Amino acid sequence: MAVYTQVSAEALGTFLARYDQGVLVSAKGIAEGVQNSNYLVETTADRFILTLYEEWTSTDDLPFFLAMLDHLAAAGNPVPRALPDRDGLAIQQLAGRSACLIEFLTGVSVSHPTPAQARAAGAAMGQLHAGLADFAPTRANPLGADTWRPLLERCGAGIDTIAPGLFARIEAALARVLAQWPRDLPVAAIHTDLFPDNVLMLGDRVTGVIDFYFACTDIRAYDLAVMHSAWAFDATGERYDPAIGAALIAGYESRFALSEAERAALPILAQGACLRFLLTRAWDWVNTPADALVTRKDPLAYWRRLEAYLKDDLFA
Ligand SMILES: Nc1ncnc2c1ncn2[C@@H]1O[C@H](COP(=O)(O)OP(=O)(O)O)[C@@H](O)[C@H]1O
Ligand SMILES: N[C@@H](CCOP(=O)(O)O)C(=O)O
Repeated sequence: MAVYTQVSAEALGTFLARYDQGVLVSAKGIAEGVQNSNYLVETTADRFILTLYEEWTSTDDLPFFLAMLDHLAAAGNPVPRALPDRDGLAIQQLAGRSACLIEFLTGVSVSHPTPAQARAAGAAMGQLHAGLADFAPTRANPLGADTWRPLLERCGAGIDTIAPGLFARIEAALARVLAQWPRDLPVAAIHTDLFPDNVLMLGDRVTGVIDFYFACTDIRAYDLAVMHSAWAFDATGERYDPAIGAALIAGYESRFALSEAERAALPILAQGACLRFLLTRAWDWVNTPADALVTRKDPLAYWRRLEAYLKDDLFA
């Protein structure tokens, strides 16, 4: 579920009156997502997404995210812009939260991508990176490589309730990955969470790239490594599909070239990506009651991916 904040019809009607976007017809909470509250809003003019930003998304970061979306949309990428009201304001206050009225994009996210869909999604990321080459604003990655060890320590021994000995295993993997972490690859504004649920598709065509709320400035090729780890395995992390992995990289390179150094770094970047998602999922696991409304994501699905990347070069 992802409706943490309830909005009354009256408050929503008053909110919409600030825009030239018609009059409220219906509003339904959207179950998908974990971070923010999202509603599908229909007016007499169109369909929109209403997002209310919860505690995980800092209001101070919204100008960065919205500028990135405007920049990408202007470069022809299928990303949703936050709409300005009659006074030109895109960031509003609603039901005690910062809120935006956002363009609705058609399409559905695929659970089991085909190679053709993976190729299109890889190309969509390549196009994002091309579009962001001249994007100047920056935002430090709050979940970058330097934060993983402190996050492991904050999780503490509780992590062993997920699997016996997991803390020590992660600690050893972390030491290996951080010792080899590349420090001289190109950095840029990147998405950092381009999982299948954040790509909308119609058939083999990408119609939307959404959920930029982890976007930040970090190693550009790390974004592709995150995507590879999310797309090329089944949900349990047990089975790697080489056809999907190859299609993602080929699609990406059809729009944006990887340097030799970036290509060579993909295995270690993918191991880092596994640690990042393993650690945030482990944190959520040990800090979210089992009966909470939010579904906890399985941390071990990322431990298994990490083992696969350690065992073989999946980018060869
Ligand atoms: N611009 C959009 N157009 C169409 N659907 C959207 C849009 N933004 C979000 N959604 C829908 O809302 C769901 C949750 O959005 P998301 O941004 O992933 O939430 P969260 O930030 O909470 O993870 C998505 O899975 C998608 O179904
Ligand atoms: N993709 C992350 C969690 C973030 O979820 P999202 O719905 O905001 O993409 C994970 O799978 O751990």
